[in-house]
Amino acid sequence: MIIDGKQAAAELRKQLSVQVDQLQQEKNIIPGLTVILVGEDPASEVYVRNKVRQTRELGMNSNEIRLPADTGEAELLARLEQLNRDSEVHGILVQLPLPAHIDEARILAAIDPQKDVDGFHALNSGRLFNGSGDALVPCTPQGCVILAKRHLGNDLNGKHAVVIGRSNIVGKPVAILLLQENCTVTIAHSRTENLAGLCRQADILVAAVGRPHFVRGDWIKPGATVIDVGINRIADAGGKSRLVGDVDYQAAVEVAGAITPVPGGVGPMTIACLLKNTLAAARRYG
Ligand SMILES: Nc1nc2c(c(=O)[nH]1)N[C@@H](CN(C=O)c1ccc(C(=O)N[C@@H](CCC(=O)O)C(=O)O)cc1)CN2
Repeated sequence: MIIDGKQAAAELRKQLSVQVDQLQQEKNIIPGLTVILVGEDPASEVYVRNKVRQTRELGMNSNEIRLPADTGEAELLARLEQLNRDSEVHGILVQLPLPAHIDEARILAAIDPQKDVDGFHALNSGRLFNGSGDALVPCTPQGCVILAKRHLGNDLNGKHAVVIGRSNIVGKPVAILLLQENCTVTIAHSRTENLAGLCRQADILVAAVGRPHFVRGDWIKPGATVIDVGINRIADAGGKSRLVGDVDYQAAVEVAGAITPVPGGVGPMTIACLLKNTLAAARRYG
């Protein structure tokens, strides 16, 4: 079975659109998201365009700030300070990656945690870690769990989840979210010994390593749910570029009980969950 992330994202957006209308009618609040893009990375431009379009389609306000690649850290920090003070802005997102001369951690720390719709600020990571319930949770991990639950009848209780990847943006937060769903979670990475054997024990396998086709078909337990977070652009035999995941899809689809495709799996859920976070920020703090 193929887990259709495009369909799941469309359904989530439909629910959010009703809630956006309600918030406006009941509290006269229109959620507002500002996205900052520094430089001209072509993939980032596509993601930002999609974020802005989908925000507007939901009836929320959307603002895009484009800055040249040589923008200094001080200039970016000043922009964030302004946005932090702007009561019409409920969500602030700085598109990653940033140019190398900018300290990413310093920038992410300067976003007001109440407006941190990416959920990357240490206060939101800490709240997620503590299970305090009021965290703004990173979007891709949220999307992974929604898709796994969608396939497994909303119940992940007792499943063994193996997460390959230990980034602050995907690996660690998705592991915490799975733990909150009562999974038994193992976090693995490229240096884990006998990684293939470990993956073969997984009922739910989340691949977030950033390496094309890293997970082979024979690493997958028959019937497992496979969530592929990878978005890798590779050249095919004819020299044309195409998008592939971290999992060898053709082999894995024969063994898995269900799998997310790339494209059309976790990616679309990332943006839908960003809209969800923007609405949540406006509701809580607007
Ligand atoms: N500030 C952030 N930066 C980045 C994030 C993030 O969550 N916050 N994640 C990624 C990029 N990203 C969102 O920003 C993102 C990546 C992919 C998709 C998506 O829908 N992908 C499609 C394929 C699109 C294509 O053809 O390229 C899919 O998988 O179907 C959405 C959002 C890094 N930066």
